[in-house]
Amino acid sequence: MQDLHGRNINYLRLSITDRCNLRCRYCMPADGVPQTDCDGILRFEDFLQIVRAATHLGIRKVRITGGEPLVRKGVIDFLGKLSSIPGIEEVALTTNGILLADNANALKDAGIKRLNISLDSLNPKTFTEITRGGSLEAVLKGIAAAEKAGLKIKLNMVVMRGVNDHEVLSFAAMSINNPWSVRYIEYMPTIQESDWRSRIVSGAEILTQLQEKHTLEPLGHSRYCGPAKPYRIAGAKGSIGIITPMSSHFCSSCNRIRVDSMGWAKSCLLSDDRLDLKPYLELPQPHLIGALQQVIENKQLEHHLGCEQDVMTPFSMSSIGG
Ligand SMILES: Nc1nc2c(ncn2[C@@H]2O[C@H](COP(=O)(O)OP(=O)(O)OP(=O)(O)O)[C@@H](O)[C@H]2O)c(=O)[nH]1
Ligand SMILES: C[S@@+](CC[C@H](N)C(=O)[O-])C[C@H]1O[C@@H](n2cnc3c(N)ncnc32)[C@H](O)[C@@H]1O
Ligand code: SF4
Ligand code: SF4
Repeated sequence: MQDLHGRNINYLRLSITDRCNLRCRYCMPADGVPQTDCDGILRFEDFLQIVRAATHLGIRKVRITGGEPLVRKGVIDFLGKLSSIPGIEEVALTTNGILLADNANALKDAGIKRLNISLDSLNPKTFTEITRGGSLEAVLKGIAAAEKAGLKIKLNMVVMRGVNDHEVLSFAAMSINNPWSVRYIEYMPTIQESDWRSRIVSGAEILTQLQEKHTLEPLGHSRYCGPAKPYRIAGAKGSIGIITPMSSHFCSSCNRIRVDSMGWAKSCLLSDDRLDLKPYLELPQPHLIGALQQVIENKQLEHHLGCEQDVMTPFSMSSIGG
């Protein structure tokens, strides 16, 4: 359905857990985030109920995220059920890749065709520093297993000045010989670190770096496409995308709403507005459809993160899933 600003909302992101096996510096504060006790977390059956209701409002694509979705027990079975809901045309997953090597085939069998994998450095030491302890080797094995299983791969790199911005070209090189989409993401100051302004590398700067070395061909947007501006290096097998939530936000073409692992529905990633769906799970389906409709209708026009009008409470992306 359309929101009050005429945007067609067809994409739902579900954060199925706030737990994670990494502690990325841009996502969580150093001392981590308080974890929800298990009683507060929606059951998989609740998520399925929400998705069934959302299809009545025109939701056609669902992305599963977290925390780290692959740490939640039973996720593969859940994905299989999700893929078979009438009206859902695409189910995708965003993962840090740590547990991917053991799960890639099962994900394919459960109906997943596309995976977005977070990867912020190709240097083992830098990778471990950014993720506060993660193993680059495990993620690279996961990517290889996903490729072997026939999954379509997008790599997400959050570019941070003085941390990994010198690796922009090494990441681009991966798109030349592999049929992957390598995406550069501007750092969003959601945890409001004191030095956040100096960390942001704008999409324009990234593009300049890329164009100094390569000829980039702009590509068209695909169906249910996300926020990335896509390009291809001339002759490459894969593509490149630049996601610019800070320097040039894409709110006017936003097509998504979100539900977190506690059942809070959010019409905008970067707003404090939210609606508790839990009470509606106890009622007949039209009530839940009505609640989701309200969420879509109340969707704000654009975000104010980092602007003078920014009044948003700091939060960890691991709770809502990015
Ligand atoms: N500001 C903003 N950032 C978003 C939004 N959706 C995704 N992002 C950011 O974009 C980056 C990539 O997100 P992904 O989970 O890979 O999903 P996506 O790129 O939207 O997904 P597809 O286009 O379906 O592949 C993450 O850093 C997200 O936080 C959005 O609606 N608003
Ligand atoms: C919150 S994670 C959840 C899924 C999974 N754990 C992962 O890392 O892919 C989803 C996406 O949000 C991105 N993200 C988290 N914090 C961010 C920030 N401050 N700015 C930009 N992107 C961020 C991550 O890089 C990742 O691609
Ligand atoms: S939720 Fe994703 S981005 Fe956040 S700490 Fe975990 S792996 Fe990193
Ligand atoms: S910030 Fe909000 S309105 Fe803008 S693209 Fe993201 S979710 Fe949509």
